[in-house]
Amino acid sequence: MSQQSHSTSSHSDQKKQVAVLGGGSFGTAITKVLAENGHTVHFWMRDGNQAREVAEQGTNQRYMPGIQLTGDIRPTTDFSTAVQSAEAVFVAIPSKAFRAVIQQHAADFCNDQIVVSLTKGIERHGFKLMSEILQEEIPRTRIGVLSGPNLAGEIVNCDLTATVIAAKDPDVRRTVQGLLGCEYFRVYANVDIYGVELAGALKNIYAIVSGLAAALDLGENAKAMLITRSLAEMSRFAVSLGANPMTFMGLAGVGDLVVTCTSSKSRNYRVGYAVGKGASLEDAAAELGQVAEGIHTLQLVKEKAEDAGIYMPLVRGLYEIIHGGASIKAVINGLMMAVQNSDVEFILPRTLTY
Ligand SMILES: NC(=O)C1=CN([C@@H]2O[C@H](COP(=O)(O)OP(=O)(O)OC[C@H]3O[C@@H](n4cnc5c(N)ncnc54)[C@H](OP(=O)(O)O)[C@@H]3O)[C@@H](O)[C@H]2O)C=CC1
Ligand SMILES: O=C(CO)COP(=O)(O)O
Repeated sequence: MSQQSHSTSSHSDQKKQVAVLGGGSFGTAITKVLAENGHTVHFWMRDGNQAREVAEQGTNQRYMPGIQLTGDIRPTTDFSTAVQSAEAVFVAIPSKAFRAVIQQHAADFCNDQIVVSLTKGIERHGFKLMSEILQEEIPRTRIGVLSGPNLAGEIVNCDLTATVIAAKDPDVRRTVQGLLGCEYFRVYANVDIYGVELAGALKNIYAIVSGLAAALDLGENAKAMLITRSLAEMSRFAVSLGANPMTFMGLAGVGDLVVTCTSSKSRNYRVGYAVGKGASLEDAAAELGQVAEGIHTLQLVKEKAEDAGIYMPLVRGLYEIIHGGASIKAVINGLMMAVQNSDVEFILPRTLTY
C-alpha cells in the first residue's frame, strides 16, 4: 500500500494534547498517527536542526525519508513544553538512554499523567524493563506499554497495523485505544505489562537469528522451526520471570516475532543477515545507522538465563557466534544434535522427555 494522506477519524472524537519523546523512526511514526487522528502532538527531540526541519518542512529526512507529516505537530527541544499540557506521553527513546532522559526531566511530568513506553529493550543494570524504570523515576504517573508487530516504515505509509496497549489501569488502556485507533491502526488491550514488554524486547534477539539463517539460505522448514522454537524459548524465559504464557500467543508475542523474523524491514533482522554474510557485528550495526536493540538484549538475556538456569540454546548459540567466534556451522550442528526434546513444554514438560 502506498503512502496516503489520511483524514482519519479517531475512535474518540475528542481532540487531545499529547507528547511524543524521541525523534527517531518510531517516534515519528506514532506522531504521524496521533496527528492524523486530529490530536495536537508536542514532539520532543534533542536535535534543534531536526526540530526545525519538522516544523518548517513537515519532514524527518534522517529517520523517515520521503514521508510528509501533516496535522498539528509541534516539534520542540524543550522537554517541559512538550510534556506540560499532554494528557498522554509516548516515550520512544532507545533503552540505553531511556532512564537518563526520564530521570533528568522527572519533575516535568504531572501527577496521574499517562506515560506509555514504546521502547523494546532492557536496561543493563538490574535487568529492568522500561515500565519498571518509569515506575522508579516517575511513580506519580500512570504507566502503560505499547508493543506489537509495528514496523515504523509501514505505519508511516498507513499500512494496516495492529498493536497492544498493556496497562493495569483500564482508563489508560481505553485512552490509548482512543488516541491511536483509526482505520489503519488497531489497538488491542492487555493487562500483562511484563509479558507484553518482555516479548517486545526478546523477539529482537530472534530476529537477528532469523536474519542470520536467511543469509545462509537454510530453507523454508528451517525458517518455521526457528520461529517456533524462538517462541518456545522466549516464553520459557518470560514465564520463569513471572509473565503470563498466554501473552505470547497474542500480537505482542507471536505477532511481533513473525514480523521481525521474516522481514528485511526489521533492523535486527538486517544485522543478523549482514553477520550471516560475513560482516562483523560492529560493521553491521554501524551500517544500520539506527538502533537495533537485540544486540544489547542478547548479552543481558544470555547472562540472566545462565544465572537463573533457564535453557536457551538459541540465545547461547547466537552469543557464541557473535561474541565467542564460534563457527555458524558448528553452532547449527550443536543445536540439531542436542538431546531430543518436547514440542510444547506447557503440555509435555521438557524434563520428562529425557
Ligand atoms: N522503528 C520501529 O519500527 C520500532 C521501534 N520500536 C522501538 O522504539 C525505540 C526507539 O527506536 P527507533 O525510534 O526506531 O530508533 P531510531 O534509531 O530510529 O531513533 C532513535 C531516536 O532516539 C533518540 N535518542 C537517542 N539517545 C537519546 C538521548 N540520550 N536523548 C534524546 N534522544 C535520544 C535519537 O536522537 P538523535 O537522532 O539525536 O540521535 C533518535 O531520535 C526502540 O526501543 C525500538 O525497539 C518499537 C516498535 C517499532
Ligand atoms: O519492533 C519492531 C517491529 O515490531 C521493529 O523492529 P526492528 O527494531 O528490528 O526494526
